Amino acid sequence: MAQFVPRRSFGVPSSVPKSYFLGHHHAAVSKLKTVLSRISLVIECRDFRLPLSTHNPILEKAVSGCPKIIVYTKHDLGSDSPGARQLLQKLHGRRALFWDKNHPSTTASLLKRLKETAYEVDSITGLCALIVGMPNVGKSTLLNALRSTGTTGRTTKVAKTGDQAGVTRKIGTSVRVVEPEERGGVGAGVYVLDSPGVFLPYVEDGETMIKISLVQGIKKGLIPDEILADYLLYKMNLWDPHLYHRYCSPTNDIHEFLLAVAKRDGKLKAGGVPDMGESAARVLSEWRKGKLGKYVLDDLSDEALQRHELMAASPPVSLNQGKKAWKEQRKENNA
Ligand SMILES: Nc1nc2c(ncn2[C@@H]2O[C@H](COP(=O)(O)OP(=O)(O)OP(=O)(O)O)[C@@H](O)[C@H]2O)c(=O)[nH]1
Repeated sequence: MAQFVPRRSFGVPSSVPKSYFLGHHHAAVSKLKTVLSRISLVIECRDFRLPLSTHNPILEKAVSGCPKIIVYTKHDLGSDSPGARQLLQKLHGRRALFWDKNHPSTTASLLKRLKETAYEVDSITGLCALIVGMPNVGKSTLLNALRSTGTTGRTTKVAKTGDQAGVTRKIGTSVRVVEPEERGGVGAGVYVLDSPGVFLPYVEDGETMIKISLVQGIKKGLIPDEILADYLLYKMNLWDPHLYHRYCSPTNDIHEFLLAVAKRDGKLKAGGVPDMGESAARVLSEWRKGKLGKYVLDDLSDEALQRHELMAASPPVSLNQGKKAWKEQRKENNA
């Protein structure tokens, strides 16, 4: 039997948008600047599956001057790429932490780091940490976890969460994390403040947009599920084609793959016709739960890291240009 050879590149369809910079993203960046005077530390969340693509230089610029901790969220969903964690740790040193909502020990580590920093910042008044990041990276979930850990250990959900972009629309009120008797000498305790997810004003390549859509950083449906599933198939083939062996043998053909999913999971329309849209949605849902591999999607080669650093140092588009680009994109999509 001929040996399976995975595709070496992915042809991004020209219909994939390059912008998703909404009015409330623009407003959030302006508002962030007004709350900075009472912020002693910024917690910048990035999705561990996309450590480069969920780094937002515009956001970074807006909070520059404040000490920062980078929290790689959803670590559980990228745990099959152990080299990625080591590499990021090496890049950022003590500034980086890896967090997983299912492991309270990761929240405790973050809280410890916050307390240490609080003590360095101001041992009398304590610390107010601002949580920032791209949409849907897990900011509100992190705030809720911190809140629970700092108080009684019970879940005291204060911020609304959801598996789609744009759940938080406004900067909230600060939430106390550490009760006075538990603060271990750290002044008036630790407070955290949630903020809305802010998208990049413009994404240079369509592949990045596809990856962000896979982790639900943009509105559902903006890029069709079939395109996302095809990209995932391309990536799974590079990681390990065995990941989807319960559906079919290795293939580069998205139609063959979705047909196999439809047959196995009963995604059929009237008359037994395979429902490719439903099959694609099924594949995405399985992957997002970590059931089709838990790999980091971004390329973390030296070359990719250098390219990313260059881009981050001078983002190609300003906030206003980003808003304009999104308006134009919408017009094009509606035409
Ligand atoms: N598996 C896993 N899922 C997580 C983790 N953290 C957050 N999530 C899920 O990610 C989704 C988004 O979380 P949110 O906290 O609403 O994200 P957000 O960044 O506040 O989103 P916006 O309001 O859009 O900016 C939710 O379905 C969470 O349950 C994690 O560590 N592991």
